[in-house]
Amino acid sequence: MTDDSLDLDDSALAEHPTVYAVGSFSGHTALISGGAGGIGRASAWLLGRLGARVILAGRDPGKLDAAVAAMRGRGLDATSHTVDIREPDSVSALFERLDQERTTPDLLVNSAGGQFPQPAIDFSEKGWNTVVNTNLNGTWRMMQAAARRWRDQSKPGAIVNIVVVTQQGLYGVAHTVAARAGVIALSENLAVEWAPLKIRVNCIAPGAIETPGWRVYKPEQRETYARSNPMMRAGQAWEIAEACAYLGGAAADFVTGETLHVAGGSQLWGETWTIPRPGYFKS
Ligand SMILES: CCCCC/C=C/C(=O)SCCNC(=O)CCNC(=O)[C@H](O)C(C)(C)COP(=O)(O)OP(=O)(O)OC[C@H]1O[C@@H](n2cnc3c(N)ncnc32)[C@H](O)[C@@H]1OP(=O)(O)O
Ligand SMILES: NC(=O)C1=CN([C@@H]2O[C@H](COP(=O)(O)OP(=O)(O)OC[C@H]3O[C@@H](n4cnc5c(N)ncnc54)[C@H](OP(=O)(O)O)[C@@H]3O)[C@@H](O)[C@H]2O)C=CC1
Repeated sequence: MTDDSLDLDDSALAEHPTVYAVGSFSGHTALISGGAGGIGRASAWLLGRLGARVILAGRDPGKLDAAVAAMRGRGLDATSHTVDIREPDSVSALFERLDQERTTPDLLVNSAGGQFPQPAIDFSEKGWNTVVNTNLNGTWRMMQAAARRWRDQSKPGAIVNIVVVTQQGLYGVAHTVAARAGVIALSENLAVEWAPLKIRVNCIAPGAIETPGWRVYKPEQRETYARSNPMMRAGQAWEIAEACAYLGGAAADFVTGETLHVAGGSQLWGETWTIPRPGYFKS
């Protein structure tokens, strides 16, 4: 698997079959952080094709512009805004821009995130804080900003947080597992606390999903990912997008506080060593 083969093909995303009905998100607006990345972009394409107005958010304007141009080229209603979810002021500025445009998303998909693989024993203070600040604090900032709009406008809302599988030890990514376990617990709490506001909060825990985000892992590591689940294959971003359309849409109107594993069963079994195995595990 080469680095190039990890790039998602927009023309494939434009035509990939879906189980959902065209128009099932008509009249809905979806804000997708990490929208120019792998899972975020696939979700944006699917929700857009189902009729949603999609707003992609991320740090890199070049990647956002390219993704929006590809979607608009297929007639989808797509726009973008830059945001760094690590920065409270940046998240505030994003939502203030949406307020000025009189746009309130109905659905927030938090797909922005990531980590660098490293043995936990070597994490620096700054590295640990970066990963927790991105994946836990950043996701929380986005959730709170959206929820405040829904509360103030007496509108229902739905949140889908993309996390990771936390049941098995994922060697080399302890920082992200800790942060995502926090997101799952937070989501469960908010599902209760925000139910009176008609806000649903759910998570998707993807298994190993082929995306550009895999570039932080060496090709020889990626080759092992098929063995990280009993289905013995890697997943595709589209498979997460379809779960996103389920949890973010009307089919899941009575679902909140859930974590849906779209992981080929890797929450139950699999070799989940994400950096080269030490001799201890080889014999
Ligand atoms: C079997 C199942 C497998 C599942 C595998 C899961 C895979 C995925 O989740 S892939 C999809 C996610 N995508 C990524 O992870 C992409 C790369 N990650 C990011 O971009 C992250 O947002 C980030 C948290 C790593 C932040 O990156 P960035 O904003 O570029 O970071 P900074 O340059 O600001 O660095 C801040 C700080 O963080 C530490 N650090 C960053 N990279 C590394 C590294 N490669 N090694 C060690 N430490 C790193 C470091 O402390 C940085 O500080 P300084 O270097 O002192 O500036
Ligand atoms: N692919 C996989 O195997 C798995 C992925 N996941 C999780 O799913 C989510 C999506 O991952 P995936 O699509 O694969 O990865 P990508 O790296 O392709 O996408 C992640 C996106 O997040 C954005 N992002 C990162 N940091 C920030 C930030 N501080 N502020 C705003 N945007 C940010 C990046 O955009 P930009 O750099 O432009 O800001 C990037 O487009 C991540 O949380 C990831 O950890 C979980 C399990 C497995």
